[in-house]
Amino acid sequence: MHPDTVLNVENLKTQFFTEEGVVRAVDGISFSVKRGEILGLVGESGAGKSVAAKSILRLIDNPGEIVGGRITFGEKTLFGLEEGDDGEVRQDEAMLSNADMRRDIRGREIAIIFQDPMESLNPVFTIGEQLREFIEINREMGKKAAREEAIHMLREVGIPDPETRYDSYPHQFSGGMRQRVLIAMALACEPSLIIADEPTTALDVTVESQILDLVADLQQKYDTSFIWVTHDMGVVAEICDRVCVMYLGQIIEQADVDDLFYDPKHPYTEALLRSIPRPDETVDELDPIKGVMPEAINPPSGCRFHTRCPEAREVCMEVDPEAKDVSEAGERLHRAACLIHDDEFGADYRASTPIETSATSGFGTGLASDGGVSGGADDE
Ligand SMILES: Nc1ncnc2c1ncn2[C@@H]1O[C@H](COP(=O)(O)OP(=O)(O)OP(=O)(O)O)[C@@H](O)[C@H]1O
Ligand code: NI
Repeated sequence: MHPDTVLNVENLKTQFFTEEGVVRAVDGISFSVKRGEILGLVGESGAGKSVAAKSILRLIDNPGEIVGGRITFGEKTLFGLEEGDDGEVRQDEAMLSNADMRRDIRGREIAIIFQDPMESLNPVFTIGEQLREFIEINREMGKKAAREEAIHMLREVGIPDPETRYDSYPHQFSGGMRQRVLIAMALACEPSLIIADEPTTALDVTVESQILDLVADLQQKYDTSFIWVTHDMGVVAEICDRVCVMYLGQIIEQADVDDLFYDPKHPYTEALLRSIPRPDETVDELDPIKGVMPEAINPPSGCRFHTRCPEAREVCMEVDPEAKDVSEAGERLHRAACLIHDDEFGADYRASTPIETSATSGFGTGLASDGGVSGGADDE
C-alpha cells in the first residue's frame, strides 16, 4: 500500500438478505483515501453511500452482511474475504476480530459522525459529561484532565463559552451546535480517519456552510482524512479533494474534484452536475435527472444507469461497463464506468444511436437529490 494511503477498499460487496430477495446495496466498490484528504461519496438516496460507510467500520447488522472484498487501514486488515482459485471463499487470517474493531479501531482510529446527532448523544447526560467520559475511556486520562480536554475540544469546534456550555444538555443545543459536539467527539482521539454520513443535511444552508468551514479548518490543523457522504454536489465542491460518484451500489466515476467538475466522463455525473445550481447560471437552466433510481434488489441489466441515461445505446442494456482509467495528462487517477470508454464495446456504442429512456422520452420528472418523490416513465 502507498505510504500516503490511509484506507484502501477493494471490491467491497455488502448485501441484505430480505424476504423479497437479495439487496445488492454495495456491489463491488474500490477506492482509497489518502492522508489529509477529504473524499466525497456522492449519489442519490439509496445509492449505497451509508452502507458503504458503515461497512468500513463493520457496522452492518442482520440481515446485512459484507460478502466480499478487502478493507485495509494502514497495516491492519479491517476486512478480508477472497475467492480462491478453487472458488472457495476464505477469510483473511490477518482480519481483525470484532473485539479488535471495538477496542482499537472505532472511535479511536476511525470515527464516524451520523446525520442525526441525537442518535449519538444521550439526552439524560450533559454534553460535557459525555465528551469527558469518551475522552477518559479512549485516551486513558484522569477525570480532571479529561474534563479540561473536553472543554478544549468544545472551544476547538467553535462552541461559545465552553466552560458554561459544558453543563448543558443536548436538547439545550441547536442542531448545528449538536453537530459541532459530535465533531469534537470524533476529533477527540485524533483519529486518522473520520467518516461523516450527511452530518449537515438536516441543517439550514447558513449553518451548514459554517460547519463545512469549520471542518475544512480542523482538517488542516489535525491533518485528519475524511470520507464525506452527501447527496449534494454543492457540498462536494465546497470541501472535497476527491470524489466517488455512486449509483445503485457501484462507483461509476471517481476523480479529483476539479477534474470531475470540469471534465466529467460519465453521463450520470454530467446529469448530477446539470441538476445543481451554478453561480454562472440562472435557476431556470437547472435540469433535474429524469426518472427514479431503480431498486437495488432488482437492478437493470447491463449498465445500471441505462434506464435513465440520455446517451444509452442498445449495447448498454446488455453489457455492464467496467471502471476504466480515463485520466488525461496531468490528472490524478480518473476512472469512469461507461461503455464509451471501453475498448471492446466503445465502437459499437459510438456507431449506434441513442435508445429511448426516461431521459429522452419526455415523461420523467424525477428529482436529483431525493429520488422517490415523483415517478419517472419507468414506473408506469
Ligand atoms: N437494513 C436494511 N435492510 C434491507 N435493505 C437495506 C437495509 N439498509 C439499507 N438497505 C438498502 O441498501 C441500499 C443502499 O442504502 P443506503 O442507506 O446505503 O443508501 P444511501 O446512499 O445512504 O441513501 P440516503 O441518501 O437515503 O442515505 C438501499 O436500496 C436500501 O434500501
Ligand atoms: Ni445514507
